Amino acid sequence: MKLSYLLDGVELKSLSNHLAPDVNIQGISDNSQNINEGDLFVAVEGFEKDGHQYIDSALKKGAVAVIGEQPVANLPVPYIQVESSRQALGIVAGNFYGNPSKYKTIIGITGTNGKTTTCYMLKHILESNGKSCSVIGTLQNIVNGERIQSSNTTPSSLVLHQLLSMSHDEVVIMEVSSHALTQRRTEGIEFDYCLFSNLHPEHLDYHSTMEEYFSAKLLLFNQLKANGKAIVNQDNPWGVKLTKILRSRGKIVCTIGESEENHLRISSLNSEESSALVETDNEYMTIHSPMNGVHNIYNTLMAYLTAKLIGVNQSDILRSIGEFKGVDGRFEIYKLVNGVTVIIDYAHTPDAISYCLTTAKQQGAKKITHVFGFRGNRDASKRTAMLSLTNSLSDKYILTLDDLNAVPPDEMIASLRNLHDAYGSNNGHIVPDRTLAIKQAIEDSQSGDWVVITGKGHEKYQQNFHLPTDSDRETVNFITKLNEKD
Ligand SMILES: CC(=O)N[C@H]1[C@@H](OP(=O)(O)OP(=O)(O)OC[C@H]2O[C@@H](n3ccc(=O)[nH]c3=O)[C@H](O)[C@@H]2O)O[C@H](CO)[C@@H](O)[C@@H]1O[C@H](C)C(=O)N[C@@H](C)C(=O)N[C@H](CCC(=O)O)C(=O)O
Ligand SMILES: Nc1ncnc2c1ncn2[C@@H]1O[C@H](COP(=O)(O)OP(=O)(O)OP(=O)(O)O)[C@@H](O)[C@H]1O
Repeated sequence: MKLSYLLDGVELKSLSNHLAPDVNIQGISDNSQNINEGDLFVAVEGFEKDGHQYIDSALKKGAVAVIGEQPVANLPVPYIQVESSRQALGIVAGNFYGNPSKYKTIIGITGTNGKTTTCYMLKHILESNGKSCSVIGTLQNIVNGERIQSSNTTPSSLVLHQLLSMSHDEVVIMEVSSHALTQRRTEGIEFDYCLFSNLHPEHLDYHSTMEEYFSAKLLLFNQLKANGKAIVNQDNPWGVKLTKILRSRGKIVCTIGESEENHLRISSLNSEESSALVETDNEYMTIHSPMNGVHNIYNTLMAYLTAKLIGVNQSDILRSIGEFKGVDGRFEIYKLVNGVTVIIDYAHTPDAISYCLTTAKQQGAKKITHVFGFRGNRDASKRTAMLSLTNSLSDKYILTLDDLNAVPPDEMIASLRNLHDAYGSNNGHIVPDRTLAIKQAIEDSQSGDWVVITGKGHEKYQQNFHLPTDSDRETVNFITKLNEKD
């Protein structure tokens, strides 16, 4: 493909004398290590490394053109200086793969919590009604029915455009993180529907304020197709703000929420039954969430409204929602033979923890033991709120290790101790080994009690613990079998 063709739409700052617009490009990479003969190298200034330092290495591997932000002289190949390498990468990748998003139904889901759950509910509804779906998100990517491991919630623009071009599915649903939006990983992608679930304090180590975090989320909605629709949960002040901004920009916005003006108006919520009485098109109906909890009712309503707008009829949506089997690591329920209920959930923000513990109470838990920890090297500002919430919503808590992310174990245990001393209570204690913490919580519980384990959800452990298990699910199964033998 000609370089001049790939550059269509890129904001150029300068072109080196060597620019031969006819140079043929075989492939594109922003990683010098992946460059092959005939490729275009895009030098990105990253958080860890500066891609401009690897231009020589890319040339040695056969790069025939380079895009970058810094002034670079005397390269033996065309050098294209641009305002933003990350933006240019998205545009050239889109051009290289034929801008596949133009020809598909593309759905982007953003928000602090609920992206994965809503994504899988919607996939299920659409597939049950004859529409094939690709999924790009935290758990994995699924394209043409094939599972591909994902390392980011939203992959780089290069990978995104490649996945979209590989997909023969009618619809692509992708989770879009705020990191991806500020890093322009979705550059060159046009969306038919953009969903906003909610916004709560999270990632404030990356975005320094909530306003900044919100502005990052807002970027997604600039990428709606001309007739594209925003679907916004308004039972959240940031959702109300988003709707106002989008409408002032002339966008089509469909909303859910409790107040009159919403398209899908929540008339009442039944938390014990995880259902909502809603009004839409002057008609009342009850929608049951297939997963427990008020938070999952909201996820269900977002999926419902999106499927409706896509054209699936109401009774088919309701039938398929009823058949949904749940999402790995999201309010996953284990009923043990001794009458104890264990929940594994990916909650790692205060609001998510609050929803989980409240749901356990509403579902009839006699006593709740909450097992959780904090991720190393991640937003520490939410830790006190997480601890205060467990203090008020659980009967007992056990602080334990979550992913250390290179923080020494002793340092994390000392942090747990400090937090426990400052904000904890007599109802809590620390068991650093996660598997032993879970074992203790289960063995100290009796019929009717619930053990709620949060933080890791579907994920594998990063470090080895005392029991020979690799995830919370394996640990629960291991302990259950152990206890059955006794
Ligand atoms: C901090 C951060 O977000 N980093 C992301 C960013 O990496 P980066 O561009 O800063 O990479 P870098 O290592 O500094 O390298 C800079 C450039 O030099 C190049 N290079 C480097 C070495 C070399 O030998 N040759 C070479 O060319 C690299 O290929 C790169 O182009 O761009 C990469 C490509 O898009 C991302 O994979 C990477 O995500 C890292 C792995 C990450 O963990 N990010 C997390 C924070 C994240 O994005 N999380 C969100 C979900 C958050 C949530 O909701 O929980 C997500 O979407 O996953
Ligand atoms: N709508 C919601 N509102 C608040 N909390 C929610 C909601 N949906 C799910 N949660 C909580 O957040 C956790 C993560 O849910 P989910 O994976 O669906 O969200 P996500 O946005 O994809 O999260 P992440 O970006 O961390 O992967 C759940 O395990 C649950 O505790």
